[in-house]
Amino acid sequence: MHVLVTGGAGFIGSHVTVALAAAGHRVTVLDAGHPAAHRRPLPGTVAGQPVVRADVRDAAAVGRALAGVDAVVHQAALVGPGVDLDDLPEYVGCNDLGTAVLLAAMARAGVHRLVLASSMVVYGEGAYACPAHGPVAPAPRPVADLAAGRFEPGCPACGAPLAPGLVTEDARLDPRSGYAATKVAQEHLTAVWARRTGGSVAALRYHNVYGPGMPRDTPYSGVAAIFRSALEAGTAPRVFEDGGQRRDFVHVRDVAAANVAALASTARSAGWRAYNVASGVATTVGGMAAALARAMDGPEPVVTGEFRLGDVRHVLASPARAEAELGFRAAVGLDGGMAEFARAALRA
Ligand SMILES: O=c1ccn([C@@H]2O[C@H](COP(=O)(O)OP(=O)(O)O[C@H]3O[C@H](CO)[C@@H](O)[C@H](O)[C@H]3O)[C@@H](O)[C@H]2O)c(=O)[nH]1
Repeated sequence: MHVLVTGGAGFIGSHVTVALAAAGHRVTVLDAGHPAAHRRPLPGTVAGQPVVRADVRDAAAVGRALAGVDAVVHQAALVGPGVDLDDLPEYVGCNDLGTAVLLAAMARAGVHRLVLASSMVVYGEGAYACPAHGPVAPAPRPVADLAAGRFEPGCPACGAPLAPGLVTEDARLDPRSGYAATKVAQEHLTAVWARRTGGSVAALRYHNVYGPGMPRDTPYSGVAAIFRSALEAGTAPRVFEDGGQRRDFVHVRDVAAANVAALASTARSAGWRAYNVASGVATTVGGMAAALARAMDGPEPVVTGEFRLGDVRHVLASPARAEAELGFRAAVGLDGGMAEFARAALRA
C-alpha cells in the first residue's frame, strides 16, 4: 500500500515511517517541518522513503502529495505545553487548520483511510474513584492546593482522597491546555470526515512517548527529554510536585508498531475508533527520573515541589482495546527502554 505519513520526518513520524516501510508499505513522507520543533536539516529521504516538504495548511501541496496514495498516517502536529497563550494561534493553525486542509484534500482525492496521532491529553485528568461516590471526574486542582503541596485531586462531591484507575477510550474528554483542545478538535474533525466520506479513522491516543530521536529540552518537549537533557548536562532532573504523579511511558518503537496495526485495521471497517497507545504500566515521574538517572550514571533527581498550571496528576491507560482490536501490545519495558534512551541521540 502507498501511505502518506505527514510529519513523517519528526520524532515519532520517522519511527512510524521506518516501521511502515519494514512492513512492506511504500511510504511518502510529508515533512511539515515546524520551526518550533527545532529540527535539524533532514536528508531527502527518511528510511529510504521520499520526503516532500510542505506545510500541511498548503492545500495545493497536500493535494499533490496525495497523488496515488491509498491511506494517510497523520503525525504532523505542534506538540507540548508551549510557552504561553501567544502560541495558541499556531497550535490551532498547525493542528486543526492543517487537519482540516488534509481531510478536504483526502476527500477530493478519494483517499478514505486515516490513522490520526491523537494524545491522552484529550482526557485531562485520568480515571478516579471515590470510596463513597464511585467513579468521579475531578476538576482542575486549585492553585491554593498545589501551592500548599496538596497534589492529589479530591472528590468533587466530598473532597475525599481518590483512587486513580485506568482510563478507557470511552472516558469523557476534558482538555486542559490549548494543545489538548487542538487534539480534541482533530478527533472531532476526523469523525465528521469519516461520517461524510464513509471513510475509516483509527485515532491513536499516545500516552507519554519517549525514545531515540526525541527533541531536546524545548517548551514543546515531554518530560523524558527534559530529564535526559539535564542529565546529559551533568545536572539533576528537577521533578515537579512530589514526584508521585503517574504516567504511562511508552517507547516510540511500540508507538510505531501501533500505527502499523492501526493502518491495517482501517481496511476492516468504516467509521471512527479511538485507541489508547500505552505500555499498560504506571510509572511515577519521580520513578522515571530515577530510572533514567541510574541508566546515565547521573545525579539523583531533585523533587522541587514546583507545579505547572494545567498539569494533571495521574493518567494511566487501559491498553485493552488496542490489544483486543488491533493486536497491539507494547514490547519495550521501562528499564530497558530508559537504558537505550540514555545512550540514544536526541534531536537538536
Ligand atoms: O521538568 C519537568 C517537566 C515536567 N515534569 C512533570 O512531568 C509530568 C509530565 O510532564 P509532560 O511530559 O510535560 O506532560 P504530560 O501532560 O504528561 O504529557 C502530555 O502533555 C505534554 C504537554 O502538553 C505533551 O508534550 C506530551 O506529548 C503529552 O504526552 C508532569 O507532572 C510535569 O509536572 C517534571 O517533573 N519536571
